[in-house]
Amino acid sequence: MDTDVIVIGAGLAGLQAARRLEEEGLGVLVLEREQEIGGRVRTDHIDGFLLDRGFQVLNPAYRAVRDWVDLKALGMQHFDVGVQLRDDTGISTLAHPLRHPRLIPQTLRSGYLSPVELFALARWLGPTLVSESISSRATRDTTLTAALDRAGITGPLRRNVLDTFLAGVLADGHGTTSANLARLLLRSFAYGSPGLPRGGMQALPQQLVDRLQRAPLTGHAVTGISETGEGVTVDTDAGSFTARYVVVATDPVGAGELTGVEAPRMKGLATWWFRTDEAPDTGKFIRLDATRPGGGAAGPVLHAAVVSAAAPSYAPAGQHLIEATALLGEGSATEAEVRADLERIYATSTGDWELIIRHDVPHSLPEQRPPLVDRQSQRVGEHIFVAGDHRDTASINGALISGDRAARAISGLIRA
Ligand SMILES: Cc1cc2nc3c(=O)[nH]c(=O)nc-3n(C[C@H](O)[C@H](O)[C@H](O)COP(=O)(O)OP(=O)(O)OC[C@H]3O[C@@H](n4cnc5c(N)ncnc54)[C@H](O)[C@@H]3O)c2cc1C
Repeated sequence: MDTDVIVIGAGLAGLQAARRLEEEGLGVLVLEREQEIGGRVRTDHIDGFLLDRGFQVLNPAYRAVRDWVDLKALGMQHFDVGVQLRDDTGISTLAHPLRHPRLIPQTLRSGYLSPVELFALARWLGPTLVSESISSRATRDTTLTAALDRAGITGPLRRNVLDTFLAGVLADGHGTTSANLARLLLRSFAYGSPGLPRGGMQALPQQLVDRLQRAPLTGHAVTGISETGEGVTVDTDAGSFTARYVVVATDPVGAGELTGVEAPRMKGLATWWFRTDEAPDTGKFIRLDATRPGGGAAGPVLHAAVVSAAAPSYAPAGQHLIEATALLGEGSATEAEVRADLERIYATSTGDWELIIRHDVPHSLPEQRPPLVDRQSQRVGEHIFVAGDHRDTASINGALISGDRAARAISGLIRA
């Protein structure tokens, strides 16, 4: 055998699996198809700007992040917790009352907090705020839309805030995702201040790599796996490797191709990154559009942010970085549509804003419809395990947890 365990894929799931296996004293070889590690958490460096491959944030409230990531070393730069809305009356701010107590009067004046809707929201979300497991293990799950309707969350808070915000977080414009997953993600926003590492989001997987004894072999695409009597043979485009076990921590579609497990449908997001010398003064809030008659975003942009206001390391001194994110898939938005949205959202011309790059990520998140099964079985063969966000929750947290879970299972088998 070349090693104890081969891990296929150097995304968050594969890297956490490798780290746990090494900690358990096992030999590990990570094979990564791309030249760089990180999978869906990658950062481009262009002209002094840090441009994540699709805007995403790291939430310190995620259990896996709390337990396994050195946030201090990442130099987190935080967004304000809440949202700003562009609506017919101007700009409204909805800030987390405990994190931004000075903004409580502004939040109350926003007109979005009717006692009836707030009470309904508290009843719906309350159990998940008290305990993570109540939501994730609930047997009764339904779609987000059905759950919000049933809970009576049907006013402006839903139409102008929750629907648009969650469409961006879940990459789902129809509310068909598991309501339990949505509640888990809202819980993480209630307890954490999301932010960005000083070195860009890719600093997160890089931190995991830096702690490995053996660096991943990059540029090695795995083309097939076959089980032998006492282990597995893994074929790559540059030869074969043998091990006692394999963790297939590729993206969900790749896992389907290599192991035959059913691959979920993937949902896409597109992020436009603009540079400008003069940025709108929004503070560190993410901004949503709520100008459609009847509520919600009038155009394709689900959220926008002056990223460099929250994360100064993302832009060179004297310049600013703005993101705008839309769904990908159902008739992709054009730059002209995105600029029109941004002009409305920020009430300013974008004529001087230069598009640096547009990131289209068709396979951003696996679809997770109800009922949410957040601890899906991982052993798909005598010596083959599957890990990744599609085996847990579609998130950074889920990817890390699934990698760790597969590694613990294998180490238990080897020790038995
Ligand atoms: C635009 C965008 C926004 C997001 N926003 C957030 C957010 O705000 N918060 C959050 O929690 N999550 C967010 N996510 C989701 C999060 O990034 C993912 O859930 C997580 O990174 C998935 O990690 P993974 O290890 O499961 O898979 P991946 O990151 O997909 O890693 C799989 C790895 O396997 C490699 N691979 C595939 N096939 C092979 C092969 N045959 N041989 C060798 N290697 C192979 C790939 O190259 C890749 O490196 C977002 C994702 C995107 C794309």
